[in-house]
Order: sequence, then structure tokens, then C-alpha cells
Amino acid sequence: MGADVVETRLIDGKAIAAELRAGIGRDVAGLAAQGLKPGLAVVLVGEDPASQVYVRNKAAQTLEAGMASFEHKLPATTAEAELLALVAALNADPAVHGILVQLPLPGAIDATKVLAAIDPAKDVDGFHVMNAGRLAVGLEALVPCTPLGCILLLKRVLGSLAGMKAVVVGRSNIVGKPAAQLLLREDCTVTIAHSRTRDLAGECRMADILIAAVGRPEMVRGDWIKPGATVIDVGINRVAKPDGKTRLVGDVAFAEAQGIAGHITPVPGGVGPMTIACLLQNTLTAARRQARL
Ligand SMILES: Nc1nc(=O)c2c([nH]1)NC[C@@H]1CN(c3ccc(C(=O)N[C@@H](CCC(=O)O)C(=O)O)cc3)C=[N+]21
Repeated sequence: MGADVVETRLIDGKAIAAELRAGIGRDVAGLAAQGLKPGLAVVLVGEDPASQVYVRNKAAQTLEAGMASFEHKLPATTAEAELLALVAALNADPAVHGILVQLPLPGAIDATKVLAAIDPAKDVDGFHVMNAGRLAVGLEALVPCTPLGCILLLKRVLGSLAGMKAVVVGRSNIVGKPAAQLLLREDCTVTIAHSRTRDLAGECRMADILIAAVGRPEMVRGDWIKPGATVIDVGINRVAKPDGKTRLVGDVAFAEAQGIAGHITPVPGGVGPMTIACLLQNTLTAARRQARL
């Protein structure tokens, strides 16, 4: 055993998310006395089986937390104008405090246009330009759920993140960029790395906090991880097994990280459940703000 060998501890996102949802449920119960029941509308266009599973999980957990759930399932042939009309109706509906339009949308629909149509106050995904901009300049904003979940896990393990070197691999608008903004807000020194980064492995090896959000199965290898680092694996990749079935793997080679990372999130059971818990948290936040509570 070398001096750098550590015992890697699992970050139990599933359990932490359950705790978070229980707290949200208590807050929601408290709001009932004030006549407020937070409502979340989820819009799914098309029949992607993976998306259907997520939408079903979201609806079940929304109800479990005592909130109202409104599901809108539209055929893949839905016209952009129809979807925009639905978004307008949800914007105007006082029982709906949060709106989530499941991505990706079918090719004929301009996702940017649809996201821009959502009332920023109801944008519980935090994908609207208004919320992205507000986050970037340090104003109160609705923050994207997956990066928010990552930060909650990190703070749970590390306490203060101040002064730590964080490397985010992936520069998407839904994970990488907002994750970097949130890490900056926690006083980390932040690097956003991506497919064109020179010496990506070397960049990652400098990270006290490594967030992998590239969408490529097991791209981050064990020897990219600094001994003792905290690794957050955002990837959810379905890969074929030899028997023809599929299994989920992250963006990090999980087995290789054992004995190197200090802490790591598993896939499944890591970031995924936190994403849904944060969606409920954002819905609660949005409802309180709309009701001026
Ligand atoms: N507008 C929009 N907002 C989203 O937040 C959004 C979206 N579109 N499109 C699809 C992705 C995907 N996503 C997941 C949420 C939870 C799990 C999750 O809970 N996963 C579990 C189980 C995974 C499984 O078994 O399939 C886990 O990782 O343990 C996964 C994926 C939200 N997304």
C-alpha cells in the first residue's frame, strides 16, 4: 500500500435526497395552514422511455411531499405553437408555481424559444436566461437542480468549500456552467474543463473537488483523481452488458476511483435523486416567492 492510498467513502445521494424531501414535506405541510399548496407542472413531449421514467418519479415524489402535480403528456408531433400555448396557460395558472418542460424536445421544436417563454418566477429548472444571468451576477435566482444537488452533497461532506480548487468537466448550460457559478459563490477556485482542454487528466488531478458532467461513460479515469479528492459524478449513461441487458454507469470509472478518491457519488443513487429533491425545493421556493411568504 502506497502512502497515497485512501479509503474511499460513498456519498449516499439517495439517503440525503430522502432527508431533503422529508424536510420539504414538513415545510409544505406548514404552508397548508396559510392556504398555499405548491404546484409543479411537468410537460413531456414525445415518448422517450427514459424521460417517461424520470417524469413518473418526479410526479410521485411531488405528491409524496404534499404538493400538487400536473402532468402534461403531448405527442411527439406536437407543434411548437401548441407547446408555447400550453406554457402560456401554465404561466397564467395560479395553482402552478413551477413549470418544467422535459428536455430534449423533438427536433422540430426550438427548445430555446420554449424555455424563454416560461415565466422566470416559475422556472424551477433555472434554465431561463433571466435565472442564468441572475445567478451569474449574484442575484436571487432559481438555480438548476442538478448543480444545486451537487453543491448540497459537497457541503455535506466538506463543510465549507472556501479556497478549494474545483474542476468541472463539462460546459453545458444545464450542469457545467451553473455548477461553476455555484462553486464560485462558495469561494472555490474554479476551472471549467471540456473536450478541447489541453491535458484534461492533468487539470483534473489538481482538483480537490472534481465534478464530472460530460455524458461519456467512465471517461474520468482513476489516475485523473487527486488522492483524497471529492468526486461528484453527474453522468447517467445506459450501457449494454454482455447479456444484452443494460446498466447505468457514470462519467467516472467508479472501480478505478476506489482507494484514490476521498469521497465519491455512486451511479445510480448519487446525484440523480438529489436532482429531483432540488426540483421540489425550487418549487417550494417559487411558491413562497409568488405568494410573497
Ligand atoms: N427540463 C429538464 N429538467 C431536468 O432536470 C431533466 C430533463 N429536462 N431531462 C432529463 C434529465 C435527466 N434527469 C434526471 C433526474 C433524476 C434522475 C434519477 O433520479 N436517477 C436515479 C435513478 C436512475 C435510473 O434508475 O434510471 C439515480 O441516479 O439514482 C435521473 C435523471 C433530469 N433531467
